[in-house]
Amino acid sequence: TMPVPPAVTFSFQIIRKALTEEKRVSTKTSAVDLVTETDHLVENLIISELRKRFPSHRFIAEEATASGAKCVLTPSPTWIIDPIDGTCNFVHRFPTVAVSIGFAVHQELEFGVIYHCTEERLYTGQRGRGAFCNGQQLRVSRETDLSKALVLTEIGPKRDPATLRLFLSNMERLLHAKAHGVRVIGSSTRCSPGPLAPRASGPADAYYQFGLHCWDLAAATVIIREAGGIVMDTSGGPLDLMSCRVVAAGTREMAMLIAQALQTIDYGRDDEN
Ligand SMILES: O=P(O)(O)O[C@H]1[C@H](O)[C@@H](O)[C@H](O)[C@H](O)[C@@H]1O
Ligand SMILES: [Mg+2]
Ligand SMILES: [Mg+2]
Repeated sequence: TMPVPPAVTFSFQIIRKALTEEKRVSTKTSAVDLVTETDHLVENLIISELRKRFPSHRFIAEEATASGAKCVLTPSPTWIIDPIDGTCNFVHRFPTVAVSIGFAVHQELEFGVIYHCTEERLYTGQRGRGAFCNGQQLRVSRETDLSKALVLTEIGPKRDPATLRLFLSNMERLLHAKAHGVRVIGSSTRCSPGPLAPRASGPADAYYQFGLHCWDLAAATVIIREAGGIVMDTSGGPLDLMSCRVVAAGTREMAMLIAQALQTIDYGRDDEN
């Protein structure tokens, strides 16, 4: 398994402690897109530690992007960081909060680390070397039948009537196809590697979302693929890390069934803001 730098494990402790304390909350792209001091603190800590070790590497990080940094993936070695995934959960002390760090070279994802703070689960995946949770090898669900699937999704930050209608009608389509259930648990990275890996935590068979970002996707994508799963665009084509949309599943059949059921919700692109 991959080594996790001390500053990163220190971040996990900071988040677990901050969970129980009073938080100062502000908003970003919408009234439901939340950020706290801990998001900034943890992001700065992780970046400064990694920058010390790898001075030539580049960084894409959620809160730096929110403060105006460019979000473009170049061929240079790049760390893609979500300091707290599930900030809304964090604010409400709902037990699903994660740190997500992905690493890409030549625009290809090389490895990913996700730590589920509340469950104390460390997920790692490295291209060609498998995916692990607390040292145990991960394997995704092999389910191909949507009518036997538990599906996860997230709402995304837009709440205008047209977006909400599309979101609800996508959910309705999956329920109409008799998916066993559709769950919204408040963290993109919690949705993907954990539940798709039945030996690690409560199993789900698939995940889809419009309105997430490259830092929600980077680490999870490596981990899911290395656990044998599929991560693709909602059109059924190849994943585009900057496209703000995704379908992930244990099998290609399942991912295609979901992609075919979905109507697109346009969230623009991470690299066009
Ligand atoms: O802003 P943070 O890092 O918390 O991440 C959120 C995702 O960005 C959303 O797409 C998603 O809908 C979830 O709200 C997820 O937690
Ligand atoms: Mg975040
Ligand atoms: Mg996130």
